[in-house]
Amino acid sequence: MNGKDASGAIRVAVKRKIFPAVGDREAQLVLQDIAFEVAPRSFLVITGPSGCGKSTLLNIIAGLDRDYEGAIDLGPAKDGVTFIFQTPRLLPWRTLYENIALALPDGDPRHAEIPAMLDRVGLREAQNAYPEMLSLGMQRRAALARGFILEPKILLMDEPFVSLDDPTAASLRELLMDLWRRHPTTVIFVTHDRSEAIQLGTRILRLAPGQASVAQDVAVALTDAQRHDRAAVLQEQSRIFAI
Ligand SMILES: Nc1ncnc2c1ncn2[C@@H]1O[C@H](COP(=O)(O)OP(=O)(O)OP(=O)(O)O)[C@@H](O)[C@H]1O
Repeated sequence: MNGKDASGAIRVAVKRKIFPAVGDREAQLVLQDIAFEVAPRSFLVITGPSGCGKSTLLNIIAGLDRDYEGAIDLGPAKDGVTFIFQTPRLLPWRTLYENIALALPDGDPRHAEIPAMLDRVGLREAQNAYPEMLSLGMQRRAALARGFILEPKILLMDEPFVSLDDPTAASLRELLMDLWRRHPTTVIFVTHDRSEAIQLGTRILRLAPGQASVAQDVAVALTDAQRHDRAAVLQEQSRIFAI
């Protein structure tokens, strides 16, 4: 076991993250003494007010930002990390189908699963369309399909449903819950939207504003069925965010 933890948990320990001074702008201490673990196949939502450092923390966990004090241990899942960003990041000169296929190596057997994945996200009929022909909601469905076709062991998501009207965002959350149940994986999801946090997360990590540290780390007590029930979500939201 090499003295390593065999639980498969992700371990995050960020002692300090400072953005250096640029021009007139002073150096900024954004994250301080943040430590937590994420159990395999849990759905952790990181939330907190705008500017508190959620995206900065996610970028550090993803390995996109290495300029910090601390350590991230992704454990045995470290080679299976997928990031879904706010913008869908589809290649405009490729069809929807090709955009998803490009995520996979040539000859990968998962190419055969693309049609079923397109069915699942409701985009089979649009498979030959180019991204500019698709609504933002459809592009985000495509980004989910491209993420899940990779069967990630860790899925990192940064406000993937922001700037959508309420019904479209709601249908994407339903889709994400469905995909996550069919393809269980460890998810770390950033949002400032409390209702979204409660509906999706099995656990909520709240960052305190200003030199963020962890203000609250709490399990969400909702059954799968209750996650589809607006009243139950609101009640749990009041309980958790009143703490
Ligand atoms: N590359 C950067 N250089 C300097 N400062 C930055 C950089 N990226 C972020 N910051 C600052 O760090 C702080 C945290 O930003 P971050 O984007 O992580 O917050 P957030 O909680 O994700 O906000 P939001 O919900 O608005 O996206 C902010 O004050 C931001 O201005």
